[in-house]
Amino acid sequence: MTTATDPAEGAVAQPGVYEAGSTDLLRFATAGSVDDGKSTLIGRLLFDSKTIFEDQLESVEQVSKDRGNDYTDLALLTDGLRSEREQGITIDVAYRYFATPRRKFIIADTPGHIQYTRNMVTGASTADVALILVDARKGVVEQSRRHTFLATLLGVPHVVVCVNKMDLVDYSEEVFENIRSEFTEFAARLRVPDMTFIPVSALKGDNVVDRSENMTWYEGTTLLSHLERLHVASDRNLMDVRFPVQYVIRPQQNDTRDYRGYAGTVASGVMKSGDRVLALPSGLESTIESIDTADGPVDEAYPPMSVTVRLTDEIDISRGDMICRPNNSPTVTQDVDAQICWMDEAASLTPGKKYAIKHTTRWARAMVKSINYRVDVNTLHRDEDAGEIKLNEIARVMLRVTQPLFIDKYQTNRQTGSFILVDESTNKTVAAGMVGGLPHSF
Ligand SMILES: Nc1nc2c(ncn2[C@@H]2O[C@H](COP(=O)(O)OP(=O)(O)OP(=O)(O)O)[C@@H](O)[C@H]2O)c(=O)[nH]1
Repeated sequence: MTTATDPAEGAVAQPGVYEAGSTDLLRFATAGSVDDGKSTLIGRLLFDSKTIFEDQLESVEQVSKDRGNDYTDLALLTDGLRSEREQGITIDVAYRYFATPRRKFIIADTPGHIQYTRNMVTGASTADVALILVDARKGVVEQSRRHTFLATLLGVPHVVVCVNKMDLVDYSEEVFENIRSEFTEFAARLRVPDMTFIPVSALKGDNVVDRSENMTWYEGTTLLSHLERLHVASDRNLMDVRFPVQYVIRPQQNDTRDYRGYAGTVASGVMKSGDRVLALPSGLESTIESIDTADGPVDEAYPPMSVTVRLTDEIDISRGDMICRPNNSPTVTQDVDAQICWMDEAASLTPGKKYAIKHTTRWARAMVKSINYRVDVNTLHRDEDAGEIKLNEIARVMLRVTQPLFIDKYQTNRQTGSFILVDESTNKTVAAGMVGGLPHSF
C-alpha cells in the first residue's frame, strides 16, 4: 500500500502495474460524513483482501493496544501517516493502491467534513465509482445528499451506497430498506446512472470482503466483489478523438534524425495510424503517420495513454493546440458556460474578476461575466440572485476567455469539459469548472 500523487495527473505515463487505460483498473472515491467509517472501511478492504503486510498489521495492533482499544483499529491502516489524526478529521485527498487477483484499485480517500467539498471534487473527478458511506443509525444526512449531488455533477458513472455500522442497528433489514428508499427518492432527481446499496459493518467485516452471516436477508454481493466485477470500460469516451498537445518535439540542431512529433495524453477517442486528423486552432488537416510510446510504436492509442503522434505533413501545431478528427471537433469558443465549485477560502467569486484558466494543456485568461445561479447542494434549490460565490459553493457562471478554447460538454467528455481557474497573484487553484449545464432534470 502506498500513498502517491494521482497518476492521472500529468502527461507522463506511469510505468508498471497501474498502467493507464487498463480496464482491470478501477478508481473509486470515498465520501461520507465525519466518523461514518470511511477509514475503517478502507482498512477492512485492505485487511480482508490480504493486501496489507505483516509489519503494518503488527504496528496497527500495537497502536490499538496502546490506546486501550479492545479491537484492532483498522482506520489506522488508512490514516497511518496522516496529520489528520491530530485533528481527528481527514484533511486532504490521499491516493492509495491495492490489488486483488481480479483487479487493481486506486482509492481517492476524500474527507467528509463539511468544509472539504473541494477535496471531494478533486478526488472524485477521475473516479469510476463514488463510494458513499451512510451511518445506519443516522440515515441519509445533509452530506449524503451533497456527496451524491457532487458525484453526479462530476459525472461519476457508478455510485455505491454503503450503509455502515449495521452492527449497531442489530443488522436490521428494516433500517437498511428505509435508508435505501429515502436515498433512492432523492437520487431519482439526480439521474444517477447506476446506484447500488450494500449493508456493511466495516468494523466487524460484514459484507465488505466476506459475506455476512448476520444479514442472511441480504442477497446482493459484498462490496469487494461488486467493485471487482463492475464494468467500467464502456464508461470511457472512445468516440470523440481529442488529443491536446502537451509539447512539440522538434528536430534538434546537429541531429541527423528528422523527428517531429506531438506529445500528450489522449483525452478521449481512439487514434490510429492512417487516420485523417484536424488541428485546432489552425484548422489544417493531415494524416497520422505513426504513434510512439515510451515502450515503442503502437497501432492505436486511447485514453489515457501518453503518446507522441507523428503526422505525414509539417503543419503548424504548438503546445496547447488540439488534434481531433475533421468531422468531429470540439466547440471552439471564447464564451464558456460552466458550473464551478469555488475552492478559495480567502476571496469569493464575483462578476468582473479575472483569473488564469487552464483547460487541457492550454492556458488563457478568463473574466467572470456573470453568475447565473448558485445551487444549494442540500436542497438542489437554485438561487438566481447570488452576487458572489464562496468557498465550497457550486454555481453556474459565464466566462469570457482571452483565447478560444476547444471544449466539449462535461457530461460527454470529462477531460475536454473540465478546467481550473487560478488566481494569478497567489498561484492558487480557486475553482474547478465543468462545461455545460446540470445533468439533472429538476
Ligand atoms: N460499531 C461500528 N463502529 C464503526 C464501524 N465503522 C467504523 N466505526 C467506528 O466509527 C468511528 C469512526 O470511524 P473512521 O473510520 O475513523 O471514520 P471516518 O469516516 O474515516 O472519519 P474521518 O476520516 O474523520 O472523516 C471509529 O471509532 C470506528 O471504529 C462499524 O461498522 N461499526
